[in-house]
Amino acid sequence: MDIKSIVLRHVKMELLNPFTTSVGTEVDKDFILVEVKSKSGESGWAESVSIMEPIYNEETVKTNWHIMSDHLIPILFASEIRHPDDVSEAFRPIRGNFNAKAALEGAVWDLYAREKGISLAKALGGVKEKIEVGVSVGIQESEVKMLKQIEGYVNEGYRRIKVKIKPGWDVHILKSIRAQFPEIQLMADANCAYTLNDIDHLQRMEEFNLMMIEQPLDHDDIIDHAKLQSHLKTPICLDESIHTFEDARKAIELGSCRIINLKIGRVGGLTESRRIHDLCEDHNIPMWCGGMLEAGIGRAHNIAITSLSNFTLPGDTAPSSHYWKEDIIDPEVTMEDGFIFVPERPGIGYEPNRSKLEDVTLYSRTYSK
Ligand SMILES: O=C(O)CCC(=O)c1ccccc1C(=O)O
Ligand SMILES: [Mg+2]
Repeated sequence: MDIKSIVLRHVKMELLNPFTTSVGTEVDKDFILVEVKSKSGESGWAESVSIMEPIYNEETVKTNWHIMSDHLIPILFASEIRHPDDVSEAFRPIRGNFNAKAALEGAVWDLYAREKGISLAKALGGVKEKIEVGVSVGIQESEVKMLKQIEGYVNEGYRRIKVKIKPGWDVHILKSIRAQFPEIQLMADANCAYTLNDIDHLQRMEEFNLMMIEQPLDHDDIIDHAKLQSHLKTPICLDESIHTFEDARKAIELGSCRIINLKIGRVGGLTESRRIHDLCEDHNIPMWCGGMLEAGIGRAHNIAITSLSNFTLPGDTAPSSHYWKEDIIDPEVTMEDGFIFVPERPGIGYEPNRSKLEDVTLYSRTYSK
């Protein structure tokens, strides 16, 4: 692959609705968009999932910009890249910074697929024509408002509802959701809001027939989660705690979870995502693709990875119109009957709209080899 230059853009887009979790509220979405240009004239694209505050993980838009500019891009320019798998190998000496690595690696994957004339899904070994879609419901001002929202989502066709929970916004809201929607596929995401002192409290959620409880304990823990899982019939799903293939292997071995939420950015890219996918498939650990409120390009990457066979549960991959008045890709991501069709067009299968991109770019910088 002949990489000629890389463009980083700091993009800012307004979310249609603020999104609240146990750790904070996101109103706008700031992110870095990566464009990797090759001598052939083709471009590959990816988004970093980092936000402005280090509250989901330790990375931010600014740390990403620094790590990409000062470390990862020089490594990429100095390495011979025959296949996108070579990118994560080249980045191996740099510790952590997985969102930053994933954004550059993802853009190289898109470029690779486009140059081959195949879809990214196909390049990754995807097998599904369409993927099942769920929706993540943030913490609301009132229970009534939340129930109204869920009713709307159920009518739109979403195939599972995930609600954010935290102490004080958990058992009672799950109870009222179940009273109104006894049959829906329902799960809860705590974003690390509990400790092992809450075992009794978490056991009170067992009666609501949840598909899983996502990341109840600390962001880097797999030991206490194993202890908690032994006290819960409801499967634990890990999100924040799984950064690498090795984390996934150890979590499975310890029994820290029975389901894994995969986020491409969190694990450093598509190559690592594929390794984790294969590991989970071998160990009968179902997976689904998480979301980080991505704009269209990041969303397209999520759709591509979800086309792999072991993504057997609906993901947080809602369509563009759930997040944005206007997305930055053509066509936008749409949902039909609770499914998104995996595009067969080359690369991510959606074209970045350069004029819309101009409108939302705060600044950009081009790096040339
Ligand atoms: O992309 C979405 O629809 C929201 C997914 C979501 O719940 C989320 C969004 C931002 C940060 C963390 C999480 C999470 O899954 O924990
Ligand atoms: Mg989560």
